Amino acid sequence: MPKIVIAIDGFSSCGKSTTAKQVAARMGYAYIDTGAMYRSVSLYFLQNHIALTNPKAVQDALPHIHITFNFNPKTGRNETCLNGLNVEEEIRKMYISNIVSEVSAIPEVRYAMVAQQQKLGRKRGVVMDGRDIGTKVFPDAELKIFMTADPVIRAQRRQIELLQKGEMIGLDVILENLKKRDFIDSNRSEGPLRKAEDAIELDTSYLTLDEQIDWVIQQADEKISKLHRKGHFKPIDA
Ligand SMILES: Nc1ncnc2c1ncn2[C@@H]1O[C@H](COP(=O)(O)OP(=O)(O)OP(=O)(O)O)[C@@H](O)[C@H]1O
Ligand SMILES: Nc1ccn([C@@H]2O[C@H](COP(=O)(O)O)[C@@H](O)[C@H]2O)c(=O)n1
Repeated sequence: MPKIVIAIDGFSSCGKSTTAKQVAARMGYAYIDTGAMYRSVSLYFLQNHIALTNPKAVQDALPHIHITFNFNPKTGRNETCLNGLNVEEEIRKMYISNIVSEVSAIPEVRYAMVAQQQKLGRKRGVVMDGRDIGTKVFPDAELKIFMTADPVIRAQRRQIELLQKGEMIGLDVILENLKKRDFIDSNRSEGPLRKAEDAIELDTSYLTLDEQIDWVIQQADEKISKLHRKGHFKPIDA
């Protein structure tokens, strides 16, 4: 069966990555978490004392940052590695969330990450989630979803997740971080968070995880059938 690109963009903590991961697994597609890439760059900048206000330091650092997604047999998942070290847990911590939007707003950082993301999805058969996938990374994605959810519900979900990982953070602190990130992400000059004109909006506030996963898969199935009918896919042996 020919494969498509599924782009899932939207605000922070709407359920993009949890949904994208499951959709990819069920469809036999690759899953690319582009937020993890910006988080990894943030971790590298912190660890190496790269000043975000120093364009030369940022530019010089970028070629030294190698991000890969490696399969971890213990968890059964692909996990983010920064220069060969597994950083999957570290990059989800609050201190990274607090700086990642400033890092991802730097145009040079975006040019480097977008180029890598386009390479990762060039064979199609990917579900990619982020902020600019349907507008910048894959403007030709066959299926574009734009996720939203009530900010308080998003913060509550994130708080539960952090608690399960041993980080106890107040709801107001999390809510503030989500709002700040959404603001910076939506207002930067390069690759701002926007709903692509041809994206379908999905509000996950009152959906269960299974409902939102099933909904995306249904949209994908419909899109693939439609493309088939229109003859967009070449025969397998062509
Ligand atoms: N429908 C849902 N019901 C309950 N919890 C949900 C639902 N969707 C997602 N979650 C939970 O909300 C949290 C945030 O989800 P997720 O990390 O997928 O969001 P995201 O949009 O990828 O966020 P970010 O962009 O900030 O990485 C996770 O703990 C996830 O398990
Ligand atoms: N395509 C993307 C993806 C992410 N970002 C930035 O990274 C931050 C963290 O992303 P999460 O999905 O892990 O929360 C996010 O707030 C954005 O600043 C991006 O710019 N473009």
